[in-house]
Amino acid sequence: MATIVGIPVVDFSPCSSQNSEVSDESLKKVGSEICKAFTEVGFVYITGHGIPGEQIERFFQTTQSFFYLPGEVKSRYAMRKGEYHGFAATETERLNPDRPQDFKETMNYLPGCPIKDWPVTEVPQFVKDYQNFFDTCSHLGHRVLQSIAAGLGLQDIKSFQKFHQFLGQPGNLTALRTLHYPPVKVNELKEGQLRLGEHSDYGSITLLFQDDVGGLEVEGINGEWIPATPIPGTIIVNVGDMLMRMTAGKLKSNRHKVVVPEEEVRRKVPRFSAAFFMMTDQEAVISPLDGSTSYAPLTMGEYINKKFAETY
Ligand SMILES: O=C(O)CCC(=O)C(=O)O
Ligand SMILES: [Fe+2]
Repeated sequence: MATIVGIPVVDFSPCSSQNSEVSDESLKKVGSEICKAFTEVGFVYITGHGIPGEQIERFFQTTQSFFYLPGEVKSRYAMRKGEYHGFAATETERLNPDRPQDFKETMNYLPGCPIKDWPVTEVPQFVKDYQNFFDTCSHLGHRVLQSIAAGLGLQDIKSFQKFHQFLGQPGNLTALRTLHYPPVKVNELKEGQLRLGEHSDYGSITLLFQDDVGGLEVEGINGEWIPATPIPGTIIVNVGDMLMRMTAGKLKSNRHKVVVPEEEVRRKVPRFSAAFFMMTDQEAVISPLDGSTSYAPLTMGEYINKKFAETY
């Protein structure tokens, strides 16, 4: 297992989503490496994941076509109060409630929403590309959850999948979120403002795709910030709060943030990323699988409501 700047790189190819079947042995081998990283930094890069580079590239192109639309067009697709899908403009969300709003804009895709809620007039391939990417991520995400169960030595490799029965349907808020971090001009930022404030992810795991710009940093055990430098061809996988609770804190849901580059030339470059947030089912009660009482029982629904109230 190679390590780059503190976040390990794991070869996922024995469990690639291209393989229709995977052996318990492969799941255990890959899963043990992932779990080792997850007990420390909570983040890994995976290679050999099986998602074709062309599909990722196409998805990022479609995403750029949307974000480069005029602001008044994008705002027609804005996320409405009480809903979880749609567009959020620059400086409307605050992932760290102690900081100014994040200098980023986002689009949250969930399957099954009315077609009029998506920019299909302006970006005709939007729903097809987003839904395909959602399905691809969901397939890989289930594989990763199986490997984690095997890596932890759980008897049932479906231990975590049982909490994701409604993924992609009502009753589960798993989302594909794209992020655009616009160029930053001199003196444009408020005191303490970041591209994305410190936070941990809410669900079970996140699959994160980033371009080559950089700026993502992960908090290490001693409070130091470790850059998650882009590595071409890899996907970042990280632990969310629900997986931490299910594993009684063994797997760590580390805080992370996106900083603005120091150098003027790099601040002028926009950054794009995409996050597939695997959420447990809204009504499923999550508590440590080992029966311990280190984390009180909680549903994803209760937790998301609390987090959204802090963010908007
Ligand atoms: O843009 C990134 O690299 C990180 C995104 C992220 O952490 C999030 O949306 O939760
Ligand atoms: Fe995050």
